[in-house]
Amino acid sequence: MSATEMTLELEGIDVAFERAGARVQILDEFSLAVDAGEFVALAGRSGSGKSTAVSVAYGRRVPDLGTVRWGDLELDGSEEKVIQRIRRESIGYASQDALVFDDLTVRANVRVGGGSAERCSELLERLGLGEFEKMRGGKISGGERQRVAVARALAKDPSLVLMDEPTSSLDSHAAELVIALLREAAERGAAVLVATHDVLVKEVADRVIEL
Ligand SMILES: Nc1ncnc2c1ncn2[C@@H]1O[C@H](COP(=O)(O)OP(=O)(O)OP(=O)(O)O)[C@@H](O)[C@H]1O
Repeated sequence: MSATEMTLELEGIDVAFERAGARVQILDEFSLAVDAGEFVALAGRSGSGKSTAVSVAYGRRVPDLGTVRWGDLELDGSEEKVIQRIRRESIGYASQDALVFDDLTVRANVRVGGGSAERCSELLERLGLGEFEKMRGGKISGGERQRVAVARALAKDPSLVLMDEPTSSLDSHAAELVIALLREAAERGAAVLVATHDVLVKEVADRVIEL
């Protein structure tokens, strides 16, 4: 199985949290498969569990029950080193908080995700960040930070793309730039899963799953 033919599968996922002394079931036997080449949007009201599902897919949150598979590999938390290698090599992840290192330049912030210098330059240009590349991460705006996090996630051309609200701080023009890159990632064979409220993302996705 080549990296570009792998499917992401979440099967029978349960996640519950404590709230005000009570246990609240956020994901209840949730299942989802994203094939290579497919762009899936995960939608649903605020608090419905979209971020939680993306974190589970990334192996960052271990579910109470259920399995996460990426190709033949089960991301069950028991082989942390293997999971870390898979993440480094083949998963492009951007969390909702758009992590940016304040002391690194915009360019260095993208390079830490891997990928070639050329691809980094291309992504910076395409996301409208070319003029910011030498600026420190601490000096850029919220929308620019979000695009930096997207560029970092995509720079190594990952075979699995996981993003949580990648357009939430962007105007429609900047959102379209991000969406075009997500679409392209799917077209070159990546499995793409994006948690979103954005109607523009939902319109372009191959499938929308409501939580
Ligand atoms: N670590 C945690 N401890 C307790 N409750 C949590 C934790 N993480 C998430 N929750 C709760 O689980 C629910 C789902 O959260 P999640 O962030 O997955 O929702 P979401 O659909 O992504 O929401 P939004 O659209 O507002 O980002 C929320 O009610 C949230 O408060």
